[in-house]
Amino acid sequence: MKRVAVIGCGNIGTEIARAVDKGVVRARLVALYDIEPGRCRRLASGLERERPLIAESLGQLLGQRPDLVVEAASQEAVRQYGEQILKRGIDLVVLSVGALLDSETRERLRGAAEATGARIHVPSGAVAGLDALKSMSLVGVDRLVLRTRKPPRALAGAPGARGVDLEGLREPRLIYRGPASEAVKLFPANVNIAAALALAAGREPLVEIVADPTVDRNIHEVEAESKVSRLHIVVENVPSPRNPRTSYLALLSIIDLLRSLTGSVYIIAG
Ligand SMILES: NC(=O)C1=CN([C@@H]2O[C@H](COP(=O)(O)OP(=O)(O)OC[C@H]3O[C@@H](n4cnc5c(N)ncnc54)[C@H](O)[C@@H]3O)[C@@H](O)[C@H]2O)C=CC1
Ligand SMILES: O=C([O-])CC(=O)C(=O)O
Repeated sequence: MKRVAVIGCGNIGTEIARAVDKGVVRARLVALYDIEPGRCRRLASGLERERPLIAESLGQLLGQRPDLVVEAASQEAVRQYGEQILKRGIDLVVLSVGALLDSETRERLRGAAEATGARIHVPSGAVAGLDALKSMSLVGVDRLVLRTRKPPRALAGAPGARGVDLEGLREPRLIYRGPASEAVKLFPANVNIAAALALAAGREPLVEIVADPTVDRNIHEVEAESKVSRLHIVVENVPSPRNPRTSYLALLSIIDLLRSLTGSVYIIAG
């Protein structure tokens, strides 16, 4: 069985660990790391099958010889640890995908991956259509737009929502319109999908974010145009049970990606 290590013992890290513990992802969870070690201890205490090492550093985590490291922490964590992991030839699943829109970070990670043959994996998250966008990118995507509509509570705490009275909103309000690379800085926990779309399409989407008190789902609308296809996809996601910021589908897409990477799924949609 593949050996998996997780950086970040918050909402998503916990869901991943549980999925391994329950056998939904057939792998061994060998190490956890978080800048707040108490979170790893809490997570590990709820596991039944195997107690992973609670690492005190990235070095200690890598000492457990993982085949795959999952970053479920922050864009900063991708910048801090990504290169070291890939340089060891270990595959990296990046959830804080926004970090990869910074060209310096992306090129550094690409260089490390190319040097060792390790791969960087990105989940499709809360959207659909990355497969078609990747294909369209071969002839060039001429236009790409992401319109995200979330209930105000899903946007609370984002730097880009500072100064907006989210609780007092009575009707939909556009709170951001601009390039994806800026959107992922202002809404780091809300539009990783904008980065995933950018990586698939080979160009940044124009991103619009609407805080909408009239909806109870996270709604993402993608429009793309190329000379071969016009794509229009709307995904209406229920929030995940423990975290309204993250769509349930995003969580499932991460678990599904891990199932594919650990070999327990034999049909992989490209
Ligand atoms: N790709 C996707 O579809 C999605 C990605 N995400 C992203 O995944 C990441 C994790 O999300 P959540 O679990 O909801 O966040 P969370 O805030 O619940 O947990 C993050 C954990 O990582 C730890 N952490 C942060 N920076 C660290 C560092 N430099 N080194 C070690 N540990 C560090 C924190 O202490 C915290 O325990 C976020 O960046 C979020 O934006 C979230 C939803 C969907
Ligand atoms: O889960 C969602 O609706 C999208 C999200 O938070 C992200 O991509 O960061």
